[in-house]
Amino acid sequence: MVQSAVLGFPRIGAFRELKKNTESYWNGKISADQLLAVGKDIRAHNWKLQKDAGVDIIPSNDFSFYDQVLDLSLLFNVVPARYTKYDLPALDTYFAMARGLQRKATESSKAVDVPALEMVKWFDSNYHYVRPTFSHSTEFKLNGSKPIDEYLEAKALGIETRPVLVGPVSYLFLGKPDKDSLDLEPISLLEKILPVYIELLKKLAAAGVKQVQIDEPTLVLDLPENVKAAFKTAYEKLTSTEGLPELILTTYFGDVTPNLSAIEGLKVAGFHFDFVRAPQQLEKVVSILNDKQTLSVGIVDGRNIWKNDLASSIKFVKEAIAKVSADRVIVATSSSLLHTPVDLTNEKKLDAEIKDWFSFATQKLDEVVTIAKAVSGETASISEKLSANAASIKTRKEHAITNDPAVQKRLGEINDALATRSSPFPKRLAIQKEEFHLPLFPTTTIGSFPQTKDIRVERNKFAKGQISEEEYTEFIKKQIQEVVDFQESVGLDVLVHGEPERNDMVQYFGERLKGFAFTTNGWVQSYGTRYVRPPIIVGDVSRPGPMTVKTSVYAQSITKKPMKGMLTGPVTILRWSFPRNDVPQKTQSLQLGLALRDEVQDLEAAGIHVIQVDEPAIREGLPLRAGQERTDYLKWAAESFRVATSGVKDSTQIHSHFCYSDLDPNHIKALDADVVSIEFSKKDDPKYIQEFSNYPNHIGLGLFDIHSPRVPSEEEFIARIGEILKVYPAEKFWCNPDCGLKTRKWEETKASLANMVAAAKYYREKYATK
Ligand SMILES: CN1c2c(nc(N)[nH]c2=O)NC[C@@H]1CNc1ccc(C(=O)N[C@@H](CCC(=O)N[C@@H](CCC(=O)N[C@@H](CCC(=O)O)C(=O)O)C(=O)O)C(=O)O)cc1
Ligand SMILES: N[C@@H](CCS)C(=O)O
Ligand SMILES: [Zn+2]
Repeated sequence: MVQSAVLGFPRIGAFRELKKNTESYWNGKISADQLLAVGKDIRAHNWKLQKDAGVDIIPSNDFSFYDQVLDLSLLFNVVPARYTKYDLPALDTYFAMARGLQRKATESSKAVDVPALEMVKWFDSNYHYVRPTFSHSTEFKLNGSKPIDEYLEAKALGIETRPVLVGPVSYLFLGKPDKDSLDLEPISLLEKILPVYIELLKKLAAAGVKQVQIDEPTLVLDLPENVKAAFKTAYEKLTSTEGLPELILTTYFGDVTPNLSAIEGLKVAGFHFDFVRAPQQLEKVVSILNDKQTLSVGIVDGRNIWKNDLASSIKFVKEAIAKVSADRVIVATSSSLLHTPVDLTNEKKLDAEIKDWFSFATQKLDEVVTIAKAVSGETASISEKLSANAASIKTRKEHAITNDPAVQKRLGEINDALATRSSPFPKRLAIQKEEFHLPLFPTTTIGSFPQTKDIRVERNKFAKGQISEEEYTEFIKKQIQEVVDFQESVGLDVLVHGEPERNDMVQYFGERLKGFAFTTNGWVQSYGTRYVRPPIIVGDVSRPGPMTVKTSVYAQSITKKPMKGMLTGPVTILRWSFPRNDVPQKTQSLQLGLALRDEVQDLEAAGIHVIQVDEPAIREGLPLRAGQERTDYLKWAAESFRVATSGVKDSTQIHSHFCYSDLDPNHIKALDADVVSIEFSKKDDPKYIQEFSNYPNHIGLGLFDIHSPRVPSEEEFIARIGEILKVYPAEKFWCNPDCGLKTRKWEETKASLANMVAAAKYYREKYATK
């Protein structure tokens, strides 16, 4: 019998139980023990769900209160001294690393003031991990027992699990040196970290663990030679040490074959490969297996919500079986299911026909089990499922929504002229200087202001029909007025309306564009306690009517300062939605570009002369490896943005914004935005600042971390700007936060922005006298 396996299950709870309770803990409303109990309940629920679905290999240690990479940092004592010096309880040190901590002294405790660690994209997904930060003084040691505890917890429930660990090479490679150790290359720490992995694996074995899923997703990246070599060093040690569990070396999100030599010959018990992303790698990866090693076939998509085409998956797994043998093949999810919503059955508002095309994490459990049964010859028990699945796949292929001739005609008419601004940047800049008369070091924000409980409750009432559209619109206008008043009073130069009308910067547009479906409970973790409900692109996309014009026009009408129109860009809408898998991403992105072009032009015509089109996902969409696919992506991603933004006059200033990735300035040049703002406050390496100093257009390097409640002082802003100005030309420099302020409270927002504006004024005066 071929076994089924799941690589990880969403840990947020079907109704966001983890978010609600973690935030309650942060707000002092529940105790640490109560929060820990919630975690325990979620884990038990998830394990039982998988057991009941008939999954053979169920993961443990896939749960996390914030992030699985951060869990490992705490477990291995990769905790910079600035977090340990306060002697906080372990859970609070953990959250301080994740989101910073600023607390006044009380009678019983001393003051705490520590910023968060850096947070970055997890490969090409919208999940973010907390970057391990190493220094010369890092002393690896086992600092806890989370994986062992969670394994035993499942065992006590009668459920045998396979613990998941991020492997040593990926863990180090995904990290960075701390600011006091910039010469340190994390991979050089391999020999030091391996004994701790061995100690942990021994303890897992002692607890009864037979096999561990060891994740090495960096194998799908272009790797330097020393990192490639590290796999042999690491796994020869981990497979030759007595008394350790078997290891399944697990890769996902791409093709491993360019790095095959790095893992060939390793004596692990087996390998997992992502055949949803890279089916073409089958032949080559099979060639490195010895005659005992297992092949875990990732065939149920952990990154999208489309119902699995069971017939085609069964065919694929049978090919794998023909190359290996049934007893050595496992049918698995392609990656962890963390990136998919929890349960489709909680969606009551989706059109029934379209809903039938989807499969969320819970439904995917049944898919792996069904494929495993089918390839084991158990066809009788599943024949009805197979025919229903085939019917659903066929209906989707033939549905009218997937083909809109008007959209396709317009797509065919895109040409270079349509996607190019009338004049080059220097000419536009001169015209815009006359238009806006902005000071040196202009200050602005990225768009959103605090999404308060009041706003969410009011939107919820409106969605449920408890208040009228007029009442909701009045409420939103009042919010905008407050945001504008504040920005004027604090002295910001280019204002925003604050985005109070938006549930999310992507979902909001998905809900207003034709060709999308959206969910009620389809939450997916983006980072920590922040989740998103990615809309689903089900067909050709177009804009039935203006989406933001009334709001922006209102906001501009109440101030004399320039008001930025605020849109989400085509690539970001695509990447943060669940895209179609029946047409290329390029097609979907250009369709979105056209829809947004109409919006940009309507905004301009309505008197909005600064328009920001956010593209924070542009870097994460970059194919993970260099090559033709990457070159093509950069071309169509930039083209989509330019299709959206090039239809305006030279005097209209186009802004864009990027965050949470290691951005290469060369990748954004082709967008030809007049001003870009990027998340930057955690970038300590002067080399990185240098790279951006050559960026030709204007740029705001983010000056404070918006994920942290911590408020930087005016002096801190002055010092940071001073550092940047050592290498960065003042005339291009905008002052802004790292990203939108929606997750912050008002008091933090007001204080941080006041300090930022004061620092900008300090430099304005300093430079005026130069
Ligand atoms: C900028 N980022 C974004 C990313 N991806 C996106 N799709 N959007 C982004 O903004 N990726 C990179 C970065 C960082 N990532 C995130 C992701 C998510 C958030 C965030 O703040 N999420 C909110 C949820 C936002 C939302 O959809 N809100 C809705 C529903 C609110 C709600 O919970 N309503 C309650 C009722 C009201 C109440 O009682 O409170 C309910 O339904 O029960 C809305 O506002 O209408 C989050 O809280 O997780 C930030 C950055
Ligand atoms: N305009 C958005 C961009 C986030 S990436 C915001 O401010 O929230
Ligand atoms: Zn951002």
